[in-house]
Amino acid sequence: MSIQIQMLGTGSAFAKRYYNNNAMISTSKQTFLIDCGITAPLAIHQIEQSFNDFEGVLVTHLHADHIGGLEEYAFQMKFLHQRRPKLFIANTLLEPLWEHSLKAGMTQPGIDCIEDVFEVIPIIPAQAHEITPELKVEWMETPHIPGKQSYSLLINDTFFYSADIRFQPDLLQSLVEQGVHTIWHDCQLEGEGEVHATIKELLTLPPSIQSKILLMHYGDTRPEWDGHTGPMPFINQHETYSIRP
Ligand SMILES: Nc1ccn([C@@H]2O[C@@H]3COP(=O)(O)O[C@H]3[C@H]2O)c(=O)n1
Ligand SMILES: [Zn+2]
Ligand SMILES: [Zn+2]
Repeated sequence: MSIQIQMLGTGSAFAKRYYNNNAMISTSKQTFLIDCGITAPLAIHQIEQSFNDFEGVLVTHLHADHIGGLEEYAFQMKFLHQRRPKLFIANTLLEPLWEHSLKAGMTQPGIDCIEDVFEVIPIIPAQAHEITPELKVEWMETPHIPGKQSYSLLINDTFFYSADIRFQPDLLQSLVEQGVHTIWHDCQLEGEGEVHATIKELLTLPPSIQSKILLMHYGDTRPEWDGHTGPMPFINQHETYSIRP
């Protein structure tokens, strides 16, 4: 059974056309969110799904376009569905997520800590974790904002889903050498790549790597870039992609 992945949104943090870059990843039995940003609750509603359709969420890092929807997710699950969804998060990000993001809005009688609303599965980075028998994920620390931890996801050893990541040609080369056949990469269309890889940078990669890359987390000017990204296609919001083993 192949893994299916569908983006709730494919936009950058400031994009308005494409929603936040958040995904739904499905095995034969369960669906998980990858990140849950500010626009995730509306995006889920618009495709006539519910937070209750998901087993849990895999978190890459703590920017609001990746975690800004977690408060609503947790409240909806507690008050509408009476269930704690699974929260897979690097152990280094757990305390900051609660203390610096969720605590102010969520503390109330019956909610004193993050475990009151999520079934927390702390992840040790750089180790493979069996999320389900069909889904093995390694959280790989990758550079984004200096001094802030961020984790890309290596899925079933062959599919790399970048969190937000600066241009890392050596990492991409070594992933391909290790057998990664598909790379979903965030990108920045205009300007310098301070915290994301730019299209200009990605176009300097060898063709053997570019041919494995699909682009996500892009700005609202995407239509101007169609046909200007070499062999790297843009991933489309809502389209279902099968990830081969
Ligand atoms: N040095 C920085 C830091 C952040 N940013 C923008 O803020 C956004 C936060 O979410 P993101 O998706 O990581 O994208 C970041 C940049 O757009 C930026 O443009 N320059
Ligand atoms: Zn982002
Ligand atoms: Zn980010």
